[in-house]
Amino acid sequence: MEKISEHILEKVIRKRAKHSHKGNYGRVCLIGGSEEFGGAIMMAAEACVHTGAGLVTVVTHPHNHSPLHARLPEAMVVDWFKKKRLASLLPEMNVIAIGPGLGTDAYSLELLSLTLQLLSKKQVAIIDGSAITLLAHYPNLLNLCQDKQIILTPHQMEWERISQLPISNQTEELNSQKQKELNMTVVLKKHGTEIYTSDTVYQNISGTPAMATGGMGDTLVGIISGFTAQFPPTTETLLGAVYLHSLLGEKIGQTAYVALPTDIIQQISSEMKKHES
Ligand SMILES: NC(=O)C1=CN([C@@H]2O[C@H](COP(=O)(O)OP(=O)(O)OC[C@H]3O[C@@H](n4cnc5c(N)ncnc54)[C@H](OP(=O)(O)O)[C@@H]3O)[C@@H](O)[C@H]2O)[C@@H](O)CC1
Ligand SMILES: Nc1ncnc2c1ncn2[C@@H]1O[C@H](COP(=O)(O)OP(=O)(O)O)[C@@H](O)[C@H]1O
Ligand SMILES: [Mg+2]
Repeated sequence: MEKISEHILEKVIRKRAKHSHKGNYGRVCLIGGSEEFGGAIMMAAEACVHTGAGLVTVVTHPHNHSPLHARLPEAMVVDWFKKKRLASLLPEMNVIAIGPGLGTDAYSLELLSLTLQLLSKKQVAIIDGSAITLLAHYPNLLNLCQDKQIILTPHQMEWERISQLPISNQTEELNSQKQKELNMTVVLKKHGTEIYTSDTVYQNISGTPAMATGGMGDTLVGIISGFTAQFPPTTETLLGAVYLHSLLGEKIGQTAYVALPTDIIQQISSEMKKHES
């Protein structure tokens, strides 16, 4: 297993060109946030905006529109019941993330299915949270994932659900085998998060138990989406996003008992500035 280099951020984060505009930094659509789990998609969206994605659209339950806009006027919001609007919106996107707070009811399943059907080979999708649980329960949906650029971000139980590997059996060898079967990049989240690609397995070197709090993975989705939207969609870019997330958790955890996702979000942009090259 290869450790992520502590110089990864200097490799990935580029100084912005003078004559660039928002269109150069990617269009991201984030889908999630049921009535119950609105906070999850808000944290993902805030993290994505603070990472620097050019245009961010959130597709969520209408219940979440006002709270989201009150916190984050930079994001656009679409009612997740408007499927025609969703179908016209998705093809315009560079990056689509689905799952934070999506829920697992019949309508969440419909949204996931529609999103995977519309996903093109040119776009990158990040599949997280409830969307992973749905994929595990409805494996036919995996047919819609074939030959597409997909990053799966399970915690250990979500990985158990989709890989059928009990947590105690989640060894490097078995995880790699399952990654190859699924043919998706897998970010297995835990202390020392592991990233499985088709040729190499990487391990994150930063992170702290101060990060063990609800919303931390949702925040990671926003950072990965923001990085993938504006930097080349490579493994290095993904490693940079994973590293930045836990580097910030670690920094906050030096003086705070718990590193809150919303505190991490506030630090993203200033930390990125220190590493641009
Ligand atoms: N503010 C919001 O709106 C928030 C909304 N959220 C949204 O909620 C949705 C459901 O996501 P979820 O992760 O909370 O629940 P689920 O998929 O059932 O997994 C939990 C089960 O797995 C087990 N477990 C074992 N190992 C584990 C590990 N390493 N890491 C974590 N769990 C581990 C664990 O074991 P236990 O804790 O019981 O020991 C438990 O039995 C999803 O859409 C998410 O985005 C959350 O982000 C929170 C903030
Ligand atoms: N003990 C720990 N050490 C380092 N990182 C941790 C620890 N516990 C949790 N994390 C990180 O927090 C995030 C948790 O993700 P997840 O369980 O999906 O959270 P949520 O769904 O509540 O947003 C992952 O990025 C994981 O690596
Ligand atoms: Mg999660």
